[in-house]
Amino acid sequence: MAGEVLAAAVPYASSQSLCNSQTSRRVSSLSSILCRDLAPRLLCLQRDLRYTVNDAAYRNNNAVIRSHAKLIDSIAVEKSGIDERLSVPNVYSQQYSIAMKFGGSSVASAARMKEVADLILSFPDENPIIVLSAMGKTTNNLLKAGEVAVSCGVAKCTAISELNAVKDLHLSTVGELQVDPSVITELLEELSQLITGISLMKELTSRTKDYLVSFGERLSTRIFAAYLQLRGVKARQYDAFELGFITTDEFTNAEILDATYPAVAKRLSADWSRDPGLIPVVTGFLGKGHKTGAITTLGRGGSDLTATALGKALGLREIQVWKDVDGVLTCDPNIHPVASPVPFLTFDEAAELAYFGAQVLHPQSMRPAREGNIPVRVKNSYNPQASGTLIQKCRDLSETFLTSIVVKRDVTMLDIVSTRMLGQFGFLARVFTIFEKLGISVDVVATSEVSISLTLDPSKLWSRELIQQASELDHMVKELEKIAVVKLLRKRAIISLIGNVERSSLILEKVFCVFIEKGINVQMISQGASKVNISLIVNDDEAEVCVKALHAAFFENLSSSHADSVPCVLAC
Ligand SMILES: Nc1ncnc2c1ncn2[C@@H]1O[C@H](COP(=O)(O)OP(=O)(O)O)[C@@H](O)[C@H]1O
Ligand SMILES: N[C@@H](CC(=O)OP(=O)(O)O)C(=O)O
Repeated sequence: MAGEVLAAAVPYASSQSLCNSQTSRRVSSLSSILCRDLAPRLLCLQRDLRYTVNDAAYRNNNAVIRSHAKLIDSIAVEKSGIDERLSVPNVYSQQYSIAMKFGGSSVASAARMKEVADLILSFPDENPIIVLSAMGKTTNNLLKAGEVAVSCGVAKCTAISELNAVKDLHLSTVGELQVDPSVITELLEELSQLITGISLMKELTSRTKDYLVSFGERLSTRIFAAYLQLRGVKARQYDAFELGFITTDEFTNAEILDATYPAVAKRLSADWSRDPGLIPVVTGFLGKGHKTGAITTLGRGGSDLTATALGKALGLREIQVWKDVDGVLTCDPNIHPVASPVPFLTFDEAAELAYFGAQVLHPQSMRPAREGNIPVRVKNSYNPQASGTLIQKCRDLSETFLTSIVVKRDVTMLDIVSTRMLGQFGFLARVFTIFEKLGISVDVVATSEVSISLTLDPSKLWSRELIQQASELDHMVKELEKIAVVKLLRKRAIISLIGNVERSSLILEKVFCVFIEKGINVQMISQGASKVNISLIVNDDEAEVCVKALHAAFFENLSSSHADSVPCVLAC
C-alpha cells in the first residue's frame, strides 16, 4: 500500500531534482508559518523526513522524497487558504490511523477477548494498531510465582498455584477461542523452565522479574492475534522488544529512549508496505534495554505508555486506551463509587493526575502524546457507548472549578529543620544533593527559610526490596542529621486537587470548610508550578474520609455560585 501511495505521489512532485537537504530546509521554513491544526502533520512529516535522511536504505528513494515534497506543498496551499487537504495523499493517514490499547481488565478472559475483537471490528474505517496488556491478574500472579520459587525448592515448583493459574487461564482461553494451542506451548514451557531456574538460583533479580512478567503480554498478544486471524483479520503479533522499543536498563521501571520512535515507525511502515491493511497486535509494557539487550518493563501499568509512544512514532490521529471504567473519573471509584467521568482533560492535568496516584493512567504515558500532540481518549471496553475522557493540549476551563481528586497513600514525609550550620542556599542544596546521591525522588515540597517539609515518592522507594528501603531511609536520615534536625513521619497521604488553580482561593476555601467540619488537620500544602494541582498532606488513615467529603462538597452538591463570575481561561 505505501508503495502505491508513493507511486501516486510521483506525478504531483513539484521538483524531480529536489534533494534531501532542500526538502529539510523547506520543512523548516514552513514550520514558522503553519497554523496550529497543521502543526502535528508537519511534525510527523519532519520526523518522517529525518528518518528518511538518516536511513541508508531510504537515502536514494526519490519517490519518498517526492511524496514529502508533495505533502509540504499541500501544507503551503492550506496556509494560503486553498484547502486541498482531501485530495492530497498523506503517507501516514493511509497506513495506521489509531492506537487502541486494551488493559488487563479488558482482556481478562476468552469472552472478553471476543468482545474486544468485536469492538475493534466495529470500526471498519480505522487501521488500528492494537496494544494489549497481560490477561487479568497475570502480571501479579507471575511476580508471586517468582517470589514463591525463590524459597519453595525445585521439587515444588510445578505446584506453585500462581504459576498454574497463569497456565490454566491461557490454555483455557486458547481452547475457548478455538485457537491452535501451539501459539503458546513453547512460551509456557519456557516459563516453567524460568521458574525452575529462579528456584535453583534462590534469587529473583529485577532483571529476571522483567523477563518473568514479560510472559503475560507475550502470551496475551499471541492468543489475540491468532484469534483475529481466525476471524479473517490480517493480524500480526509483535513483541515490543523486537519491534524497536529501546529503553534504559533500569529494570522494572525503564524509560523509553528516543531511538524508539524512528525504529518503530520504520519497521511498522515497512511491514504495512509489504502487507497493506495489516493489524499489528503489540505487547504493551515491554522494551529492550539498550546496553544489556535484555527485556525491560516500563513500570506497572506501562502498556498505556506503549500505546502513546506508538501514537507519537507514527503520528497517529488518536490514541485510545480502553479500560473498565467510563473514562477518567472525579476520584478513585474504589474509594467512592459515585465518582463520575471527566469529559475533557489537558495533557498536563492528566499527567498530574496520573503522577499523583490515579491508577487509571501510567504516570509517564502523557509525555509522548503531548510531544506528538496526539489526542488520547480513555474509554470503557465494557461500555463502549460511554463518551469517555478526551485528553488534548488545550481545553476551555471557564466552567471548570475542580476536575478530579486523587490520593497517593502510604507516603513518607520528612520535616527537616536547619541547625543553621549552613546558609540558606547551602542548606537547600545540601539537602537535595543527599536525595540525588541516594536516588530518592521527592514528590511534594514546602520550604521556609530554615526548614523543608517534603514527601518521598513511594513508587520509587517501593520498587526496592524492603530491607534495602529501610537501610536507605536510615542512611538518608543520618546524612541529613549532619545539617538538620530530622523528623521522619510515616503513613501520610497526599490528596491532590486537580483543577483550575486560577481559582485556588475558592478551592481552598471549600477544602478548609470540609476539613474543619471533619476535624482534619492539614500537615503540609503545596501548589505546584504546573498550575493544575494543589496538594495537601494528611494522615493516611484520614485519606478516605477526606476524599469522600471533598468529593461530596465539590461534585455532589453543586451550586452555580462559583461558576458564575469566572472569566474564560484556555488551559494549554
Ligand atoms: N480517577 C480515576 N478514574 C478512573 N479510574 C480510576 C481512578 N482512580 C483509580 N482508578 C482505577 O483504575 C482502574 C483502571 O485502570 P487499570 O486497572 O490500569 O486499567 P487497565 O488494566 O484496564 O488498563 C479502574 O478500574 C479504577 O478502579
Ligand atoms: N501487565 C502490566 C502492564 C499494564 O499496563 O497492565 P494494565 O494495562 O492492565 O494496567 C501490569 O499489570 O502492570
